[in-house]
Amino acid sequence: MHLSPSWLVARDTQPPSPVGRGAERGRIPRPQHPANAPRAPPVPPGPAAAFRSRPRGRSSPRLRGPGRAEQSGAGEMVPELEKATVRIRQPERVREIIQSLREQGVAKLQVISDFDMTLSRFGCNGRRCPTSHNILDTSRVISEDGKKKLKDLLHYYYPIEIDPNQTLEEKCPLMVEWWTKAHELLVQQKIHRSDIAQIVRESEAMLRDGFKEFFDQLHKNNVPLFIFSAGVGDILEEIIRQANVFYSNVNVVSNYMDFSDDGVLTHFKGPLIHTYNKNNTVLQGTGYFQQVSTRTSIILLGDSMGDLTMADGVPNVENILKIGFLNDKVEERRGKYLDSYDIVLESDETLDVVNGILRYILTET
Ligand SMILES: Nc1ccn([C@@H]2O[C@H](COP(=O)(O)O)[C@@H](O)[C@H]2O)c(=O)n1
Repeated sequence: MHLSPSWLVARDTQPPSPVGRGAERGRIPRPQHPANAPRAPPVPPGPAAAFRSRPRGRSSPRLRGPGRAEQSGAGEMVPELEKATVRIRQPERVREIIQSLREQGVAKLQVISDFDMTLSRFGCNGRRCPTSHNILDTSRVISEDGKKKLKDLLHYYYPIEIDPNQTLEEKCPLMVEWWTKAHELLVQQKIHRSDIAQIVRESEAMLRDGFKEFFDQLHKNNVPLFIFSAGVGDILEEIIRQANVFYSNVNVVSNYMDFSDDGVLTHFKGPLIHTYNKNNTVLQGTGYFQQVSTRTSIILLGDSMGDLTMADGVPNVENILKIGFLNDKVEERRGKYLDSYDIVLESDETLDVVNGILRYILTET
């Protein structure tokens, strides 16, 4: 499948042959992380766990409705929904959506997912894992001065990105500022296209536990996976390729680098995608959602409020299940996530719940 413009990478070939250290790569915990990003919070025994351990039938004061997957029957359909990391505001609604997704069948299903901190891990052993930008920013091809400036940008803008008290209108221009400044700094570094595979190989990049089952299930069932990322497309593609899961059903829209004839980074191709413009405005001309327009059942995976608009361009949506990874500032952001995502996964570094739901939906009745 070929899609334009060029920053949308469509693949219609067979799975590529193994690159780098092979398929187990994304599962290897690598505790040392060069990025100076803030530490990940330890996985809490947390409110979610406390909620889970309440006796059957008693509702959580934080949740409207019955509040437990098991009460709605959702836990029986998908046992992973009983995990301590799972929070659901409307369990009955979730059960109904999952049931509909199954009834509609595999031919109608598509998955739309963010990449950084959604398919990739947020933390490991109490340390932050890098985003696709971080991988490049902290790599050996960046000068010490460049690294410092990129780190300063991260420390200034990341708290704004995740601040639950600032509006999208306030955040958007600042995100454009962050991405633009970071990309300008990267361009100054004369990064070579041929360095990318090695940069990724030497990085702390980690896909979430269970990634292989996730990619394999979708591939085996010919379910399109659309990765919509504000990260660096060339890097995230390489991560997926080195994990041996860049299958023919995977399509990516992201910020791609452009190189001169001799392979040196000259600029990033437009339109610029940041956390809060992941919607149809940056997909114009790709035709992707038109090509999969018969797929009216959607599973959306994200980790930010910006990811909620990723499916806005899909025509005739019949069922959509929104699953949100709440990785950082859990207490402060829980309310908004529960209002917006059907299922919230708190400090959960796995794809267990997603895989459980897929298994249920993809099982023939
Ligand atoms: N210079 C930058 C810019 C952004 N980031 C982070 O990358 C994430 C990419 O967005 P997704 O849509 O793929 O989630 C975003 O959350 C930013 O925090 C960065 O690390 N460096």
